Amino acid sequence: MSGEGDGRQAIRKLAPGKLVIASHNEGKVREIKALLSPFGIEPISAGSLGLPEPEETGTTFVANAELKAMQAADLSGLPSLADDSGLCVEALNGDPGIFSARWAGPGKDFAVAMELVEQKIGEKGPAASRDAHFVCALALAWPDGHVEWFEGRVDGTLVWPPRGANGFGYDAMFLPNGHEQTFGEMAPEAKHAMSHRADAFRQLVAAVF
Ligand SMILES: O=c1nc[nH]c2c1ncn2[C@H]1C[C@H](O)[C@@H](COP(=O)(O)OP(=O)(O)OP(=O)(O)O)O1
Ligand SMILES: [Mg+2]
Repeated sequence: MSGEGDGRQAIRKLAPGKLVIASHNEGKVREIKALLSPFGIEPISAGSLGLPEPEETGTTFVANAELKAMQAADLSGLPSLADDSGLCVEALNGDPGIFSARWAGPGKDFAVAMELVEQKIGEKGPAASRDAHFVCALALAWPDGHVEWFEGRVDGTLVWPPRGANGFGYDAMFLPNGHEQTFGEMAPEAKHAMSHRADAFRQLVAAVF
């Protein structure tokens, strides 16, 4: 990929605060900071720079991540990393998917969003699958317009009622395959070792750092 070499060089030289996290979600910003800290990168969030929250008009996770990263890079003049992510429920044909944030309504109430997911699975009948996966698309946009993207995934099942107060979003109802604690119950480090975001980060780090 042309320009990749420039990106690698440039990211190593980043001074603190010279990478923008193009997200207005505090839970995500916290996780992305934790995932970047081993690399000595101290990013600054779009919110703290006063950047606006763009309308997510894309029809895929990657398209929305690109749109958020490119807007932040354009407005800040700094390399910008965006995350577009969501919960895909098999019985609901992949919903809420890219609409995961929007299912929580203007008040961003995920107790309501989780109730809605549970209700809609219930409407499919008692035999409905409770399988689900999280997707995380990361887009890294450079001020020259160059963009790189990566997509991660983690598979699991949905529990009801929700369990645990760690994490954010739909974490309390997501039980990753092979584990006994939901993302809401496990320590942040445990989630960072196996999440969709961690999977996408591994690819980003391999390609860019
Ligand atoms: O690890 C996760 N654990 C639980 N829930 C999660 C996770 N990752 C994404 N999710 C859900 C909630 C979130 O609100 C939505 C993403 O929607 P998404 O548009 O990408 O993010 P957002 O609007 O919350 O913030 P922003 O666009 O400013 O980055 O999917
Ligand atoms: Mg959003």
